[in-house]
Amino acid sequence: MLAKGLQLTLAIIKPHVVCQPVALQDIRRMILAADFKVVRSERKRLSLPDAERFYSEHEGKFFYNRLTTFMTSGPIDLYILARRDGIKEWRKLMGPTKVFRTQFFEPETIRGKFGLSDTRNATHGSDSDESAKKEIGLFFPRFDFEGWHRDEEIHYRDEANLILDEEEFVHTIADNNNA
Ligand SMILES: Nc1ccn([C@@H]2O[C@H](COP(=O)(O)OP(=O)(O)OP(=O)(O)O)[C@@H](O)[C@H]2O)c(=O)n1
Ligand SMILES: Nc1ncnc2c1ncn2[C@@H]1O[C@H](COP(=O)(O)OP(=O)(O)O)[C@@H](O)[C@H]1O
Ligand SMILES: [Mg+2]
Repeated sequence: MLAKGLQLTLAIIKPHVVCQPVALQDIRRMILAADFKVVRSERKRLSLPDAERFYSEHEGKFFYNRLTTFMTSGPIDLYILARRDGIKEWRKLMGPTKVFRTQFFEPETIRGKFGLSDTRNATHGSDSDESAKKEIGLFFPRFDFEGWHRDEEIHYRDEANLILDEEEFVHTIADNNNA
């Protein structure tokens, strides 16, 4: 990938935030202020098999049951985010997994502000290119990952090419030919 290129990541806003409109709005503002572009946005209620598939790497851990149950307890928001160094930058904005340390050491991060516990830690972010591609494929099966990089990535580099739909929380490419 070019040094200037954007990297995609999958962000999830967990159920205890989605049901709190003020908190959700704050997080959306933090996402935009950190210069992420929102390529796709969807609200969804996960089934238990969805949640178990998504968190399969944690199967057998003591928190697996509570995590999958929690993630199906209400709607979640799924965002495909684009930014230079998107995976690392989104995890930086979220803050570390363990909320009680994070509240103390990184109180200005999303998890520092909106996390309630290690399970209910407000957000998810892919941890590598490989998992971003896999996770995006799981929740946005019709999204063409390679096609986006080939045809659309360049437009998402410059805010001036984009229109933000605040209601749907998604950026689309402006049709400048009709301007
Ligand atoms: N066998 C266990 C049980 C708990 N913990 C840690 O202790 C934290 C607090 O545990 P608990 O009180 O059960 O969590 P809750 O406050 O109920 O919150 P949640 O289930 O949402 O994490 C856990 O999240 C986990 O980080 C742990 O390391 N090992
Ligand atoms: N010790 C823990 N106690 C409770 N829940 C946990 C714990 N570790 C991880 N989790 C939950 O599992 C999710 C996935 O864990 P992990 O991939 O290690 O962290 P991250 O979400 O930061 O990538 C976390 O976001 C959190 O909700
Ligand atoms: Mg993880």
